[in-house]
Amino acid sequence: MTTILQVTGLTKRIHKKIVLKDITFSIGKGEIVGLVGPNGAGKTTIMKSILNLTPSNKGDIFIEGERTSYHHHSNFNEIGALIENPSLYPYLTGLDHLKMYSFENKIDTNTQKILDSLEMNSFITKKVKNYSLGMKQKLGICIALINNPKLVILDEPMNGLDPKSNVNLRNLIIELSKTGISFLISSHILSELEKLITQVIVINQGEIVTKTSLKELREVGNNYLTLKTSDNFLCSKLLSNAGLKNNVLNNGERIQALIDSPNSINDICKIIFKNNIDIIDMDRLSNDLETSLLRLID
Ligand SMILES: Nc1ncnc2c1ncn2[C@@H]1O[C@H](COP(=O)(O)OP(=O)(O)OP(=O)(O)O)[C@@H](O)[C@H]1O
Repeated sequence: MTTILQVTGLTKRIHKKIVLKDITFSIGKGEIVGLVGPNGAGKTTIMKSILNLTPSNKGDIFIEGERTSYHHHSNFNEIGALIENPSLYPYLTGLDHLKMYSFENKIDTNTQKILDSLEMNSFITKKVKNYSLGMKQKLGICIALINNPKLVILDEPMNGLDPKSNVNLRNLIIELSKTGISFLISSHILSELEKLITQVIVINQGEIVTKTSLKELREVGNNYLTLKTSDNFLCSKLLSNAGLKNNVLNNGERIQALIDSPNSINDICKIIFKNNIDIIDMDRLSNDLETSLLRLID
């Protein structure tokens, strides 16, 4: 896969505090990467550093293999970004903003598609001073996408968007990623983010905790099988004797057994069947993204 963004050893100190420590990651063509972590973890600082909006003390940023810096930024044309709140002019219309930010000073068919996808046509000719929070956010996203960038950096793009607009934005991002556009997106709304991203970077106190696929992140921590059998107490005892961790729940209603190896489910079933116990019901409980993330950060 072609690498669009490569960040290596990014380190930043503000006064005496280290806010980014040796941040290294890359984003491939068409990837949608989520940047998640608690407040103050360093997400916005990473995004601003990539865009050279804030200086770093160490590290390199490469866009399509070409190093970028304060003095070498011609490839910044390939990046679209929305960091924190969009900076907008209250007495200009949304359309004025789009023409101003467009390299060709016009609304082309791609921009019109974005306006349609985000349902912006009803307000785009109105002055920004009359916009709601969500309308301003949509305009900011549209500005980030307007010049057909190869990489789009979005800091909390779902801020202020209603549920329908969230779905519209998600569909648009997925559609654009299929055309080869890469995304780096931070968000605290993990339930939304997980419908979108292919990879996730977890950051805590300025350091990358992990970069992994969504599937692997969900598997962090514990995974349980819950069982209802013809004899839960006997079954639990047999599993414990075999070294398989489990508890009996709700006065003997169900057993919760830990799946901590690829063989766990097979081992549990073998013990049950070997001892002539019947399985009445069986269910697998996995962590949601939020629980996995909290475990990882803990
Ligand atoms: N201008 C600044 N002066 C001093 N400290 C700063 C400044 N900007 C950021 N920081 C510190 O850098 C750290 C990272 O901040 P950053 O805004 O990148 O976090 P974040 O992960 O984006 O947080 P949030 O989820 O709250 O937006 C924090 O400890 C913050 O206090």
